[in-house]
Amino acid sequence: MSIESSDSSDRSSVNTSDSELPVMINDHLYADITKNQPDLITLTSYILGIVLGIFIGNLPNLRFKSINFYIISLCAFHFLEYFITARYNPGKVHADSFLLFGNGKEYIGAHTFALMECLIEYTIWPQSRTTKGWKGVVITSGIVLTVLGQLIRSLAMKTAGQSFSHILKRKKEEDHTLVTNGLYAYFRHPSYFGFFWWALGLQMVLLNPLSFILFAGVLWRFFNQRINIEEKYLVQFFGDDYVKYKSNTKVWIPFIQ
Ligand SMILES: C[S@@+](CC[C@H](N)C(=O)[O-])C[C@H]1O[C@@H](n2cnc3c(N)ncnc32)[C@H](O)[C@@H]1O
Repeated sequence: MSIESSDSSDRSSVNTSDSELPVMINDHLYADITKNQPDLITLTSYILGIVLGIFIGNLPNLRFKSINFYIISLCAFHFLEYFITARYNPGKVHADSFLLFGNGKEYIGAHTFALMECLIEYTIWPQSRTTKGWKGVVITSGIVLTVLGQLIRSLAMKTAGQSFSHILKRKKEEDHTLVTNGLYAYFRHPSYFGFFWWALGLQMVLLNPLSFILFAGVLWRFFNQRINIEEKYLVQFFGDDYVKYKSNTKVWIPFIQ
């Protein structure tokens, strides 16, 4: 279930020439329009906004509102991935920054599975999705995890700025500096931490036992492998500075050192 590619292709070279993109004008870096086709970007944002509006709009009419919260969170997540990149890292923004295109069948399959689990169990046994008692506590905890996970993910992307890239970098670029401030002082991989708990929080909101286990296993494996590879390159790029940073910080995803 890949949310972020580890493709080594380079989409992010920043230059200041007038004839190539992205371009710097009056000290402001503008995104490469050839990778951010306005029709595709506006249409994607419009559709995300409409779906979000529909699911917010019919919240008052429903007894079990968790599916609405799930879809609203998905729309907000994909919008924010593009928006935060465009705002704080315009040299690397790309239509793929929505993390909607080319995410793989596994990503779509996992969310479809989660929604189906909830709908099927609710249809067969409506009481399984009550919001009373301990189930209410699980749903509330899930909402808190989802919101905090999203905030941590977005804040990490803002803090890392031009050092953040959805594509794992295998070559050091000129504008890539080691980030150790803000959330990075407390978490070694805050955007992965945020995404991990955001996704598990959503399964708690749906009261989905199977999907919770599925998401926890698949995401843990994905981030464990990803962090291992990412850190090998970060040691190559920043040497002892990264080794020292690593020894002073934790990932805070269970069982990932
Ligand atoms: C999707 S970003 C994720 C960043 C970080 N792993 C996180 O979870 O917040 C991946 C890119 O961030 C870069 N990166 C990761 N940690 C970094 C740090 N502390 N300082 C600078 N670059 C970092 C890696 O080189 C990689 O190309």
